[in-house]
Amino acid sequence: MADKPHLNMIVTGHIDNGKSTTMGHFLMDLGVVDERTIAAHGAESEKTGKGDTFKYAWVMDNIKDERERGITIDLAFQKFESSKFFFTLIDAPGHRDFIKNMITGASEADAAVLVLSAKEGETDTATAAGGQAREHAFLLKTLGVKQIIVAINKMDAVEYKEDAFKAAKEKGEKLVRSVGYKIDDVPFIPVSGWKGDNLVKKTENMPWYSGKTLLEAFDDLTVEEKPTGKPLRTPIQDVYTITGVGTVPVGRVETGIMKAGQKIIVMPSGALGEIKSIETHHTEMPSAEAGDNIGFNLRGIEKKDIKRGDVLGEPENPPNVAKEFKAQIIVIHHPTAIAPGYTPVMHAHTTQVAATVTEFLQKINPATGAVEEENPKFLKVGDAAIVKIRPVRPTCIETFNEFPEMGRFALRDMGATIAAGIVKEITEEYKP
Ligand SMILES: Nc1nc2c(ncn2[C@@H]2O[C@H](COP(=O)(O)OP(=O)(O)OP(=O)(O)O)[C@@H](O)[C@H]2O)c(=O)[nH]1
Repeated sequence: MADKPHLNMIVTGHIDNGKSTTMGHFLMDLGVVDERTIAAHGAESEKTGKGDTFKYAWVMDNIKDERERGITIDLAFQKFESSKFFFTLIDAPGHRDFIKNMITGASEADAAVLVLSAKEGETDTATAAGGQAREHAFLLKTLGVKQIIVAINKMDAVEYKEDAFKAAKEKGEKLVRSVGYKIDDVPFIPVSGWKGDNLVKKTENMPWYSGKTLLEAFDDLTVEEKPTGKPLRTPIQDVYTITGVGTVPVGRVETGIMKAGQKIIVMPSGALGEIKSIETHHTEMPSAEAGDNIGFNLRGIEKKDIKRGDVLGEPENPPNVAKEFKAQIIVIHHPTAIAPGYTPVMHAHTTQVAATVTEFLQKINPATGAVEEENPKFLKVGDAAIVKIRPVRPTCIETFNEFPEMGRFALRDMGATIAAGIVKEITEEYKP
C-alpha cells in the first residue's frame, strides 16, 4: 500500500448538487467510513427535521467543521485507496480558504471531481454565468489542475433516464470545454450519490451506460512526474533556531534537488551559504527532491538573512525577485468592483505581502484569452484581466510557465479571496 503513488483529489461543484452526499457514500462503500457512523448521522439528520437525507453529507460536513475549528491542521482530511493509487481528499471549495490553500500549495490538487446535478434546473444554475460549477471549473483550469472527472449526480431523481444524463452531460461538456479542457479526456459518469449507483459498485439501474464507475475512473488518472529536473526552488515556511544546531529553516522543495554539501543562495537577501544537513521526520537524508517537506541546517547564513517567504536556490540560477510583474487574474469575490490602485494582500507559495494592482492592461475572455477591452476602468466578479502588480517590497515569485508551483497567487482582502492569478512576466526585477 505504501508503494502506491499518491494523488490529491478535490471535489467541486455548485452548492446542493451533492458533493458531500456523493463522496460520503463513496467513502462508505469503500469501507473508509462505516455504516454505523452513517446511521448515526442519519439519526442526527432526522432530528433537524430534514429526514435522513443528509446522512451521507454529514460525513463530509463533520470533517469540514473539524477543519474550521482548526482541529485538523494538515489538509489531509480523508484518505482512501483505489487499486492503483493512494488518495487524499483535500479542501472542498465552499470552504473559505480553499482557493488560497490551493494556490499556496498547502493543498495542491492533482485531479478534481466536478459534481453536477442531473436535475435540469440544477444543471442550468450550476453551469450558468455566476454558477459555482462554472467558477470552480475555471479555477481548476487556471490553477493548473489537469485532470477532471465529471459525476452527473442525482440520476435517481431523473428516473435513471439516459436522456436526462445526455442533456446534463451536454451542458457539462460545454462548460468544461469553454474553460479550456479537452473534452475527450474528461469522463462523464452517471451516478446517484444518494443511492450509491456507479460510485464503487456498478449499477443495474442504468443498463444503457457501459462506462466506468467513479472508482474505476480514479484508476485511470495519472501521476505527474516530479519536477526534479528543474532548478532548485525551496520556499521557506519557517525558520527555527535550535541550540547547538543553529539556523534550521523548514519548507518544501518545489522543484529540483537539494543535496547536503551543496552551495545555495537565499533570495531576496542574496546571502550565500551551504547546506550542512537535511532531514525529514527526524531522519537525516543525503538529498531531498521536489515534493519533499524538509528541515535543513545551513552554514554561513545568519538568521536575519532568511525568513518565511524567502526562496532558496542554486547560486548559478537564483530564484527571481520581482518589484513588479504582469499577471492574469480572475476576480472571484468582491461586493462591488476593483479599480487600479487596489492594494490587497498577495499570497503566493509561503509568502504574504501587501501588493498594489497598479494597472489594468486588458480585460480578456477568461476561456479563450481574447482581448475584450483595453485599459478597463474597473473589474468585477467573473472578470479576467491582464494587470500589473507591485508588491510593497521585492518578493520572490516566478512565471507560471516556468515554475507553476511558484507562479500562482491569491489576492485576499477582509478575510476573503478576491482574485486568483498567475504570473505572466516579471517586468521589474530586484537584484540584492
Ligand atoms: N435524489 C438525490 N438527492 C441527492 C443526491 N445527492 C445529493 N442529494 C441531495 O441534495 C441535497 C444537497 O446534497 P449535499 O451533498 O449536501 O450537496 P453539496 O453539493 O455537498 O452541498 P454543499 O456542501 O452545501 O455545497 C441534499 O438534500 C441531498 O440529500 C442524489 O444522488 N439523489
